[in-house]
This record gives sequence, C-alpha cells and structure tokens, in this order.
Amino acid sequence: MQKLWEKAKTALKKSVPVHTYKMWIEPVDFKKSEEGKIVLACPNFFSKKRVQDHYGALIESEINKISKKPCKLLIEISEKKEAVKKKKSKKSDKSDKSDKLEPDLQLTLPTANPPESRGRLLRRDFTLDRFVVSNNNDFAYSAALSLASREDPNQNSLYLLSDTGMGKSHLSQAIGHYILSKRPFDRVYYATAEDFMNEMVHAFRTNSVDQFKEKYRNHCDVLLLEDIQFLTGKERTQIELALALDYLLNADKKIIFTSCYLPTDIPKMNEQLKSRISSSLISNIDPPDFRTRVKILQKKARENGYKMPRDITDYLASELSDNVRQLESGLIGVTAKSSLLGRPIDIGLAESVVKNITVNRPRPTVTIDLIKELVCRHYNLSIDEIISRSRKKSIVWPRQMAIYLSRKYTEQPLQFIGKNFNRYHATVLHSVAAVEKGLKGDSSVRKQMEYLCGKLEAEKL
Ligand SMILES: Nc1ncnc2c1ncn2[C@@H]1O[C@H](COP(=O)(O)OP(=O)(O)OP(=O)(O)O)[C@@H](O)[C@H]1O
Repeated sequence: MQKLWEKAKTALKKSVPVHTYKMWIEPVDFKKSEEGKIVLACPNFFSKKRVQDHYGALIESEINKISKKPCKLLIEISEKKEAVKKKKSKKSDKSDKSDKLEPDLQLTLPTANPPESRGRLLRRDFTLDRFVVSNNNDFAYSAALSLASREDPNQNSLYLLSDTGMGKSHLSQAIGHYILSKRPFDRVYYATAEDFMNEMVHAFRTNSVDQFKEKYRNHCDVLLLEDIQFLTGKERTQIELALALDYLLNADKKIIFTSCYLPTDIPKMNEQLKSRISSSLISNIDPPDFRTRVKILQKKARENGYKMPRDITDYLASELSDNVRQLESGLIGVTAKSSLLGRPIDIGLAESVVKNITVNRPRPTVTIDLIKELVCRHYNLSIDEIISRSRKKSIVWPRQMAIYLSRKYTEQPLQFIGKNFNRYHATVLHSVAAVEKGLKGDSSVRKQMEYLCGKLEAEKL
C-alpha cells in the first residue's frame, strides 16, 4: 500500500499545478491500510483540512484507478504532530479539556521555541489558503511560492507591484506564514519601509545603530518589506537599506518588496537602492475581472459564515470594481446592515450599501474614449495614431497628455489605462511624470492643459 501511495503521488504530480503538488500533496505520507481503506497522514490540521476538502476526491480516484478496486480514503494528522500537540496541551493547562486544535494555530506549531518575534505580526487571516488565485495574480502567486520554496537558487527577491487594495500585503504575509510553517526557525521579519525608517531614526537617537544594522543584516532570513515607495526622498534611509540588502542578498536570504510603483518610477530614489531593488523579479497583480471578483466574494462569505445569494455577489462584483478592499467593504456592509436592521439580504439592501461606498466616486461621464477623441481633435491626430507604436514627438506628446488626463479624470487602474493606449502601465506612470514636469516648467503646457481640462469639466457637468 505504501507503494500504491507513491504511485498515486506520481500520478497526482501530473494532474495538479506544481506549486499545489509541492505545497499540499508532497508532504502527505502513507500511514496504514485497513480492509478497503487507506489512511494518509498530513503534517498538520491545516494541511489535513485543505487536502481533504480540495484534493480528497482526486486522491481517492487516483488510488482507485491504480489499485483497480474501490478504496476509501481517510486522512489523519501525522503522529509526530499529534504527539507534540498532546505534550503541549498536557504541559500548558490541565484544566483545559478542549482537544480542538484552532485552525490558525497550526500555522507554525514549532516543536521547540520559535525564534523571537520580529517586526510586525503577520495577520492571521492573510494566508495562502485564503488568497484567491486567478488570471490577475497567478504569476505573482507562483513567483512568491517559488521564492518561498527556494525552487530557483537564483531567485532571492521578488517585487509585488499593484494599485492599492489588490492583495500585495495579503500575498507577502501569506508567504511569511508559509515559510514559517515549513521552516519554523527561519527568522521572518515583516515591516513597512516606514517602520524601517523609524527604527533607523530611533537607533541613531539612542546610540544603538550597531544593533539596528546587526538585526537587519545578520538576524533576518526572510525580509518582507512593504510600501517601498515611502522611501522617496529619504536619502539616509535609502543608503542604510541598500547596505542591508547587500548583506541579505549576498547571504542568499529571501526578500519580498511591495509597492504601487515600479522601482524605476519612484522619484528621488538613489541609484544604489534602485538597482538592488530592480534586480528582483517584478510581478504585477492586476485588477480582478468580474468572475474573479465573484469568486473572492463567495470565498470570503463562506469563510465568514455569511449566506450570500448569488444575485447579490454578482451585483456587488459588478458595482464594486475598484479593488478587493472595496469588495470586502460591500460584503461586510450588506451582512451588517441585514443583521442590524433584521432585513433579508436582497438587491435593495445591497444597493443602499453600494451607494455609500461609491458616493465619492467622480461621475463616470468622462471616459478614456472621450479623452482620446478630444485630444486627437485638439492635436489633429487620428485615434489609430494616438494608440500606435509611433515615437514621433508630434504623436508622443498628445498621447502623454491623453494618458495624463485619463489618470486624472477616470480613476481607472494604471493597467487599464495602459491597455487603452496599447502600452504597459509603466508607460502610463512615465507619461504622467512627463506631463507633470511640463506643467511645472512650461507655460504653453499649462495652457494646453487648461484648455483640455476646461472641455472635460464641461462634459462632466
Ligand atoms: N486574491 C485575493 N484573495 C482574497 N483576498 C484578497 C485578494 N486580494 C486582495 N484581497 C483582500 O483585499 C484586502 C486588501 O488587500 P491588501 O491589503 O493585500 O492590498 P494591498 O495591495 O497591499 O493594498 P495597499 O497597497 O493599499 O497596501 C485584504 O483584506 C485582502 O485579504
């Protein structure tokens, strides 16, 4: 039967994505077999639940295919963990009769003292299990998992890039949890760039610079550093961080940065730091499409025990398209309102919640198409020319103006604007910066802008 499980594992390896196999199936061991039953052992409660819920049927069918007879699958937690759990509960509180293992606690369950806590605490709910993977984020997800599993020895750092509320923090913290679950003694340090700066300033004030440097350079195995764009213009902090990164990268440590800007688009960032950060694998998280938004809402509703009718998740997903944070706010709003007012969850209730969330949105009368038309008319170009690959100055400048106006008036994500002009979102940022520069130093640019804005404002009214 042991052999049967090994064979089934080989078959499963071909039928699920690599990261799924590595994370969930590979750690499962054969435990025993009984009359018509096979018992497998998972390393902890969390993986047991995941394997059972998501892959149980698939595993059972592979086993049946190989053994050519029906075999019932049972999944248990491996005895090693059980022994640790029992020892722990005996030691801690004898009066506590509860044998239930809280799902969240299993994330680390080290067998001895874990390393001292460093930086901010990881949010307990920001786990891989709760992260919906879809076409908007699958590359970022796979890259993060590959970094955490040390699949590619040359990949030591990852840069997660997205507009606000798209899941950068969730994914980076989930990787922190994942690493701790696999290697409980890794020193995972989670901080924002602002935390880093504050700690540095504090160290200088209190004559403890050496400890500060030591901590980041020699006592950290994994650094999760959020909101790198905060360091714009913070020269001293940039120098210190660049030095710390040298130490970490030379020592093969793992780093995940998050930001809403590309490293090269962060203004006032010194070249040393920029080049170190730019050597990371840069992975975008795009805005989720409608189907993904529905999936996220359904998953979050399930996790929180909310009963959410399908027409309501569809409605919320179609109305709340800015980011995932907004979706969550819709979900919480609907359930809170329903329970506080004792009203059933229906479209009327959902509409009243959505109205409050979108109340500050500019009226969506100005569209990218309208901006393109206006700018083309003003500069005497065709729509084809403005979205072409042409680098002619007479086309590049109007294109940059149109992109700038799209950013200013439509509140569409960078990627979406980029797509409308056949460009990557980095070009959008570049165009916005170029126009801003022109507005500062060139009165003719200001005049052009005033004219175009006047036209668009009139359109809005
Ligand atoms: N793919 C996803 N699956 C499940 N939840 C998600 C997903 N993406 C985002 N979320 C949820 O949306 C909320 C916002 O995500 P998060 O804080 O990670 O965004 P962010 O990109 O780091 O935003 P910011 O740049 O503003 O810090 C979180 O509650 C997170 O759980």
